Amino acid sequence: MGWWKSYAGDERFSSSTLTVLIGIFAVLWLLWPIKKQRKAAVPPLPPGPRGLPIVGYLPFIGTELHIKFEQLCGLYGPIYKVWFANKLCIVISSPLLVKEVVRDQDAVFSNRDVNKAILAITYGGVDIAFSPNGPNWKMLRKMFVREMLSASNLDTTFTLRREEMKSLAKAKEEGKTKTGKKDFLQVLLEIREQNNGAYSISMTQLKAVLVDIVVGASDTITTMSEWVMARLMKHSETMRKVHEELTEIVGMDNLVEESHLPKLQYLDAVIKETFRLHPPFPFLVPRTPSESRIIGGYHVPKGSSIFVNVWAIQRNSMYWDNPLEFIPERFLNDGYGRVDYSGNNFKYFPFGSGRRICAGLTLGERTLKYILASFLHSFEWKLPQGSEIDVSDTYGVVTKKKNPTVAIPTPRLSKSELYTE
Ligand code: HEM
Repeated sequence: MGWWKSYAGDERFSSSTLTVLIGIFAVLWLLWPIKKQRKAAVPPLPPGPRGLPIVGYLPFIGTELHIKFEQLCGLYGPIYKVWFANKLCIVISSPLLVKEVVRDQDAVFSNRDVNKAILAITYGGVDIAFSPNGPNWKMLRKMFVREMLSASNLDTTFTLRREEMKSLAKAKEEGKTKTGKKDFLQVLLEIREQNNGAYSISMTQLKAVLVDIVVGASDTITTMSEWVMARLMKHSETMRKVHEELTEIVGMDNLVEESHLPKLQYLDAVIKETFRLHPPFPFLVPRTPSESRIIGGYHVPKGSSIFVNVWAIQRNSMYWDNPLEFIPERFLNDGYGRVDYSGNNFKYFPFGSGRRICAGLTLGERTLKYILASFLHSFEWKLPQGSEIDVSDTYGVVTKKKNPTVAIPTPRLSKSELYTE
């Protein structure tokens, strides 16, 4: 108290200090209700599990993120938050809220959440998948979808796919792949050389787009081929129906051509049902809002990471009957409304939705169906004696089978030349 007495004795100090203090109190007193009102106007963050200081919820997520996120959805509802260290992640798991993010507020939620590893792989994020929603992304995407993956380009590149498919079915001599058709690299180089104003791309952008094609196409298509084969070997009656359809549409003395694909409706339903249970990207490719928004009545801050939980939605009994059962027939009638890969049905969107929907959808869908139809038409598939199909999965860049499928093919077609020509 000695210090106070010495100051209080100073008359100049006591009167001026008092005036200042009273002023501060008066301002705070006046501002307090306004602050309270403003606070009330900003809704709270979504609910979510408590984590530890600094690391947040990281120590508790384990390795199977898709299963953990589905469990948390059961506890906290269709929108919740999880802190991974200082990164705020918002997980969305209902069709209604997905629509808000990818349709109603699509422009704000169409940026990707990029980290240093992604920047390194994608030449600084100049590719299609990780470019911010802006002119560079628009130009690359337009070039990719309209020029490279146009219907006519896909038709002309079929010869390349057929060569590859044949080479899988028989021992192929080296150097036989010259078909005279342009592959995607040649198409890209041509577009770059033309430099006609509509698409002006640098060599770095060209390399980044090639990375998108390799990453986007290879793991997704191979993983899905394995899932479909595994499901068919587990469900022998479904396999029988697929073979029956192939026999009828393609015939036992022909190989599958892409022109057969639109007629293979049952196989189509089998593939759709497999995508429902095993979407390769369980949370799509995470997005980040360019400004703070309200979703489902909660505050979703700018820069947070948005996980759209397609895996949980496609397995939820609120939206699907017997959701964990493999029933391709559900896609043959319209009981679930129109269900395709266009991303317009927010109960089913394995290729994503909105303006950032998969840019390689047409190629992915067509190639996957062609590979599967060819494998299934050309061979009978049997499991090695004593083994069983296990359909558990494991989380990764792409969600794969936990244990690989081993199957033994035996030729099925009537003419042996079909395997050797
Ligand atoms: C089984 C096949 C495939 C599946 C299931 C798949 C799935 C997806 C998903 C879920 C997204 C994120 C969509 C979103 O955020 O809404 C995506 C984006 C993308 N995919 Fe695919 N994909 C497949 C095949 C392909 C293929 C064959 C290519 C290229 C040839 C490709 C290229 C891309 C690109 C470039 C993007 C980024 C689009 C953008 O950000 O604008 N994908 N894909």
